[in-house]
Amino acid sequence: MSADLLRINSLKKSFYRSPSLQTKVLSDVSFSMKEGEIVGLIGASGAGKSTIGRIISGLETADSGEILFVGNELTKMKAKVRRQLAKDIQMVFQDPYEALSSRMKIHEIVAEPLHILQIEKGNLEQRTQLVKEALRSVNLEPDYYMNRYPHELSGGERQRVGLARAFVCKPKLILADEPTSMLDTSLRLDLIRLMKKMNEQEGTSYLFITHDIALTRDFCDRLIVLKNGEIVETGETLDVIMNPVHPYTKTLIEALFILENHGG
Ligand SMILES: Nc1ncnc2c1ncn2[C@@H]1O[C@H](COP(=O)(O)OP(=O)(O)OP(=O)(O)O)[C@@H](O)[C@H]1O
Repeated sequence: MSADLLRINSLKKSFYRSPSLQTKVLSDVSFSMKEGEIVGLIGASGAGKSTIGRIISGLETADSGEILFVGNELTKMKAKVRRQLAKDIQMVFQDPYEALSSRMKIHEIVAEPLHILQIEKGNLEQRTQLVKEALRSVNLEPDYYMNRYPHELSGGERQRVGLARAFVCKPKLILADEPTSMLDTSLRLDLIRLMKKMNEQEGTSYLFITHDIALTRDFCDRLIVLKNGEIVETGETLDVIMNPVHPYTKTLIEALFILENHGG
């Protein structure tokens, strides 16, 4: 791990619930990630976790603040340059049913980022190779899966397709927004193992957005705890879990241990 991969400075965001009612969702969020680092962004529902992921990925715009990706300020960047960098930031969503187009075959879904980002344009053979490689990296045998449709796959397989789609351009950073929340426990761990494997093999970093702290324990290098749009605590994962400082973090951790002690 070395230079900053991502640096967020004073991110602020409000939404209008109605023309006259504005709600502050992110107050003044700043944090950074190193190359190769896996950071867990945790906090209760509504804390603003997904909004941060959506702003970094460009799906949402911030009211103010800076997003520096390998030193480039994303929000002020010209569309063309931002598109080039977009290859290096991919997103995996919570719901693979919604995220994958039902009318596209698996190979078309996985190849989509290559089309959008014009990678290996005109080189169909190379694109097919990249798609096969991405499918293999998530343990899906290309010959068996390439010509199927999402509805022919299980939930776990579909989420692995979502991951292959994110891996296909070999991004530096994956924003993973609750990617495991619709899977059962053993499939959750499978997905985490696959993500960890890409981290070890390719140096892929993750901003792992979750309220499942148990999953962060073996996966994340560091945790950022968000409450009502503000970072209340940050530190190495085990430090935060074993010695939480902020009362809010203590409550989150206590809830985790209560669940574990009751077999949840
Ligand atoms: N497009 C939007 N318009 C209006 N309000 C929004 C919009 N997107 C998010 N919000 C509000 O912003 C707040 C934070 O939402 P966000 O999805 O970032 O939270 P979260 O921490 O990811 O929660 P969860 O864990 O439930 O996904 C919520 O109160 C939500 O209702």
